[in-house]
Amino acid sequence: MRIPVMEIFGPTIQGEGMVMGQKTMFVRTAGCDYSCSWCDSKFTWDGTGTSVSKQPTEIVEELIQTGGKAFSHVTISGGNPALHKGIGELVDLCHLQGWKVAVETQASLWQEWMIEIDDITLSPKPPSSGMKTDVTKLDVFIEKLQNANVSLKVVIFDEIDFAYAEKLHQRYPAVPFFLQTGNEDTATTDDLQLVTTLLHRYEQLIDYHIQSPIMNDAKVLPQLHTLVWGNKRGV
Ligand SMILES: C[S@@+](CC[C@H](N)C(=O)[O-])C[C@H]1O[C@@H](n2cnc3c(N)ncnc32)[C@H](O)[C@@H]1O
Ligand SMILES: Nc1nc2[nH]cc(C(=O)O)c2c(=O)[nH]1
Ligand code: SF4
Ligand SMILES: [Mg+2]
Repeated sequence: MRIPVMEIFGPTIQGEGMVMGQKTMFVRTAGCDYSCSWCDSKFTWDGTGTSVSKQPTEIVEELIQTGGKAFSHVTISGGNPALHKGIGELVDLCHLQGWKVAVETQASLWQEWMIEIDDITLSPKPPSSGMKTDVTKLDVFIEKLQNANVSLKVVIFDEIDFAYAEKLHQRYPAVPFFLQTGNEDTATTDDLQLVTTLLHRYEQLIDYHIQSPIMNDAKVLPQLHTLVWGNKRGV
């Protein structure tokens, strides 16, 4: 089953969440059922980007062509990869190659192939995104993935977002929880200014984290790739 692919790139490092620093290839799929105000990958769903429909076998070939032998991990992101049933076949093919597979999703749509993912990051969206979380849906995800290597990652822009994250962490105390700095200027090419702003926001997020008795077991991280490469695409 074909998958609409926006970009295939790497090897690079996973810049976010529970496997930060892991060398990985990326497969970015097209389309999203959300439209977050601050989405840093809007080109996957706002009509400004072009996707190519590919068979899972073609994607594996392209991964090998692009990354050679210098990788053993593939991250599937988007958009929302959960829109595409064909990813199940891609995951199986990656596993046959001996690669581990990670997925990034907002946990709005379930697919059975999620059970097979080695590192699955659920990233429910805080109020600043303009999206609303259906926690009963999230409950089902957490239940179905209870034996998987799953984590929750919430992007924080303000105190209201932080309070939202606290509620979620209290609801799922056993799930590794990551707070992530929000990037408010996803278009600038002024890397020096961007890094300064992002580090300030990270410091602010650390302050919230430190003061919260609810977040004692959560981890607070920046987006490492934006600190290294700014808003550049394909890294
Ligand atoms: C582009 S999304 C694609 C996967 C999926 N749609 C999701 O949101 O989880 C990948 C990750 O980037 C995060 N993200 C998107 N825009 C961001 C921004 N402006 N600042 C920080 N993180 C952002 C999302 O919250 C998500 O965790
Ligand atoms: N290096 C790097 N790490 C990432 N982690 C999550 C990403 C994403 O856009 O989903 C991403 C990305 O685009 N690049
Ligand atoms: S859910 Fe993810 S890809 Fe979709 S709009 Fe939000 S951040 Fe962007
Ligand atoms: Mg990104």
